[in-house]
Amino acid sequence: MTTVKFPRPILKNSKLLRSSAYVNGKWLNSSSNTFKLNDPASGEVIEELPEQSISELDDAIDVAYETFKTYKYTTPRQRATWLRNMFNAMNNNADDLANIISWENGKAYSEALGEIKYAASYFEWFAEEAPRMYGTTIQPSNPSNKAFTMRQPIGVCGLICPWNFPSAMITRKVAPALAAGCTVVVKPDSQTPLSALALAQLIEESGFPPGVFNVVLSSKNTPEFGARLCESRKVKKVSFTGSTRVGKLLMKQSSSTLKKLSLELGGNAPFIVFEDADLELAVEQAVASKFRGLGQTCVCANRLYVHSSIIDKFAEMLASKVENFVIGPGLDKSSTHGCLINADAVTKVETYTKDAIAKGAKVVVKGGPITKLGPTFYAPCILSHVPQNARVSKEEIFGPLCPIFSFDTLDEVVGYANDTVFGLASYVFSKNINNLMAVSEALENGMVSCNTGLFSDAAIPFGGVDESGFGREGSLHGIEEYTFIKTVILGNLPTK
Ligand SMILES: NC(=O)c1ccc[n+]([C@@H]2O[C@H](COP(=O)([O-])OP(=O)(O)OC[C@H]3O[C@@H](n4cnc5c(N)ncnc54)[C@H](O)[C@@H]3O)[C@@H](O)[C@H]2O)c1
Ligand SMILES: O=CCCC(=O)O
Repeated sequence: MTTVKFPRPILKNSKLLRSSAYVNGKWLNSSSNTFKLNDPASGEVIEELPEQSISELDDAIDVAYETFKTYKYTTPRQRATWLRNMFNAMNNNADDLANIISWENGKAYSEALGEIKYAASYFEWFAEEAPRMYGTTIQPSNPSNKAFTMRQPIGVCGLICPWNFPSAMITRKVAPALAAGCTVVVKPDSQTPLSALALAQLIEESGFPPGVFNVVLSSKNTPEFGARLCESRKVKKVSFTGSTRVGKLLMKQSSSTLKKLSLELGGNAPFIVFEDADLELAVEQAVASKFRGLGQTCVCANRLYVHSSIIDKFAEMLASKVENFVIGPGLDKSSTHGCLINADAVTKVETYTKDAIAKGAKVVVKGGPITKLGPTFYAPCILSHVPQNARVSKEEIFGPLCPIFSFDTLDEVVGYANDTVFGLASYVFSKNINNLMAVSEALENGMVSCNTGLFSDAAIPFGGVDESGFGREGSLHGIEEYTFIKTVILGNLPTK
């Protein structure tokens, strides 16, 4: 099989490359079973890591449970200092951390570096939010009573994270949890565990007490790990980012403990371009949104709806941009785009492409597998005049296929956009503020991005509705997910 071999990255800080679980401030390597981690670009084995058992997961939960008893009493100002240290540590080690992401995930180094800046920004943001967990004061109906509320940390949090942002999807959960005073057990995806372990090293250097941040490792035992995190009485919250299928399973498993949940699940983002849009801007932003991570983000444009009067021009302009992509190993700094995560992802994109073409879509850019680079490399495919009955109108592609549909009226396109079980992100391009407002209100999504294809930021509430899940990450609301409101009533006070 052909693959392009690229040298293993040499890290400046070799302590960041770890292959053990991390619990109670210790690196654990006692498991007799292991799993292999492969470089998605070359298929070569990067590392062999411990396949931990359920009893090892229980140990990690116990550690987080015991540590919570003291960590919750640390002051918000102290936690803010540790969080700020972590933000600085990530930035100081950004090159190494980005190399680790490119190596295990396959995304281009420039994107990986962007991810590290984004991931670190959650620590900065929540360092600032930690001291601002305000409560309220309330006058109950009985005049001799007074009441107030306080926000308290919920306890041990089980954080189950995906491979597509091996660092940012972890920090977006960890930073608010630690800011609130919770302790965490992180379960990274077995395809990208190294970024989580590098974060553990930096957490330690940032001054957090041992036992606050723990990383458990497993590949084939993952479903059992998920069930245990949901069913354990010591775990008070599970936050999950991943597919809707697994999110539904975790919700079912959580019913026995009525666990507090945040579910950041799949998307099917519509990208709507009205006839009055700035066409150059819309094309540029469509490229940025659709092909970020080679199409492997939950907020990637999944379906482009372009007004019938401009669809052919739009498709032609998009095609000319895509021709400039340099697809190659993520670690090769000249690559603009890397590879897909595994061979299944390639098959999925091909299946959707064939389905749309069989139903009448027009091929604008053929794209397809780049076998001379390896089995996970895929050139972008652009299809236009895709019929509404193509599977891509309803299902998440998660790859570099860009289907363009035609529409004529605002009501028609809103109908298409909402005709899905998902409700994560959406995009609207128009110079008419009335269009932007009308469509923003009508779209059934957690996030509507107007005239920009890239909106992710620690400052904004990120999350979905419907089968894209619930809960918000980032922003002032992100910390709420890791707290509960306690109401204190002072009764029988003297009244005038
Ligand atoms: N909404 C968001 O913020 C967001 C962000 C990133 C990815 N996603 C979604 O994630 C999906 C892509 O990731 P994926 O295909 O790896 O998702 P996935 O659901 O297969 O895996 C996500 C995580 O869950 C773990 N997992 C798998 N089966 C499990 C089980 N039975 N119990 C517990 N954990 C289990 C995996 O090991 C991984 O760590 C897409 O649908 C994408 O839209 C959503
Ligand atoms: O893949 C989903 C997360 C993407 C983002 O945070 O921008």
